[in-house]
Amino acid sequence: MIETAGLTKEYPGVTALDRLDVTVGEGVTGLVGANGAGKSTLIKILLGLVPATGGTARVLGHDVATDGGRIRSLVGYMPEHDCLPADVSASDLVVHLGQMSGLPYAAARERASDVLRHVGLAEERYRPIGGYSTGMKQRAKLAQALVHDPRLVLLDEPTNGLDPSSRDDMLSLVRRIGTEFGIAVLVTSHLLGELERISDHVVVLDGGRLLQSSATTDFLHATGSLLVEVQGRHDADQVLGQALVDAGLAARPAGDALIEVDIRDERTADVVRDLAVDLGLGLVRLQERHHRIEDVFREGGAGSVQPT
Ligand SMILES: Nc1ncnc2c1ncn2[C@@H]1O[C@H](COP(=O)(O)OP(=O)(O)OP(=O)(O)O)[C@@H](O)[C@H]1O
Repeated sequence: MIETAGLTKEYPGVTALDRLDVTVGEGVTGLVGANGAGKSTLIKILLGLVPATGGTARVLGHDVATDGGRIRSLVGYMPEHDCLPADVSASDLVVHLGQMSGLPYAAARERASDVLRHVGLAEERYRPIGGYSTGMKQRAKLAQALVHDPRLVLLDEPTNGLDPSSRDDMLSLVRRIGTEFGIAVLVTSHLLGELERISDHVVVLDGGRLLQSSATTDFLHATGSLLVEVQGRHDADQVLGQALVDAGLAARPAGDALIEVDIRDERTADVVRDLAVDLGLGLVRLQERHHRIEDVFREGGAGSVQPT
C-alpha cells in the first residue's frame, strides 16, 4: 500500500522526517508517536500535499512526487484539524466531495447516504455541521474520507477531542473499516493503547525517525516470565521467593511485594502454585508478563508519549 525509502522532510531548523524507510500493507496500521514526531508530515507527503526534501515514497504504486492527484483520487484522507464548513449539512458536504472525487450526482448521493449511516450519523446528517458535537464532526470527517470507495484511508488522529465512550466507538469504527469493509487503514495517534487495540501492525516514530515497525502481536510478545503475588504473612513474597530459588528457579523481587520468575518449562506455573500451597500462602496473582507498546518508548527514550 505504502512504501517509503530514505524519506526526509526538512523545515527551517527542524527535521520533521529523517530518512524514513516504512512499508505499510493491508489491514489496519497504527502510526504512533509523540506530538511533533512527524506523523502529520508523513501523511501530507503521502498525499502529495507537501513535497519531501529527500528520499522517495510510493502509495498504491504511484510516486508521491509526480502523481499526487492520482493518489488523492484513490485514497481517503481524514485530516487532524477541524476544517468543516459550519453552514453546510454533513449530507451535502459528503455528496459534494463524492462528486469532486468523480462520482455522478446520483451515485454520490447514494454513497454519501451509505457512508453516513456506516459512521453512525443518522437524521442529524441533514442539519448544519456548525451545531455538531466533536464526535459528530469526527464522524462527518470520516464519512467524507470513505465516500469515493477508496482502497486506502489515512486517518490523522481520529479520536482527537473525543470523550472516552465516543473514543471507543470511533476505534471500533476504524477497526471495522479495515476488517469488514476491507479498506487498508493508516491511522495515527499519540495514545499508544488505542493503536495496540485496533492495529494489525504498528509503526513507531520518534523525532522523525523510525523507532520500530512490527506486527502488533510482536509488540505484545511474552517476555518469558511470570509475575507472582502471594498473601498470608508479612514476608510472604520473601518466603516464596526463597523457596522458588531453592527449587532451582530464577526468581527475584519485582517491586510492590511481587516476585518475577523466569519460565523454565510448561511446569513452572505448577511449581509456583504447589510451593505456595505447601507454605500455606494464598496465591493472589500468577500471570505471564507481556511487553506493551509503551516499552518501545521507554527503551527508545521518547519523552512525552501518553500511555492510555
Ligand atoms: N509547515 C511547517 N513549518 C515548519 N515546521 C513544521 C511545519 N509543519 C510541521 N513542522 C514541524 O515538524 C515536526 C513534525 O510535525 P508533525 O505535525 O508532522 O508532527 P505530528 O507527529 O503529526 O504531531 P502532532 O500530533 O502534534 O500534529 C514538528 O517539529 C513541527 O513543529
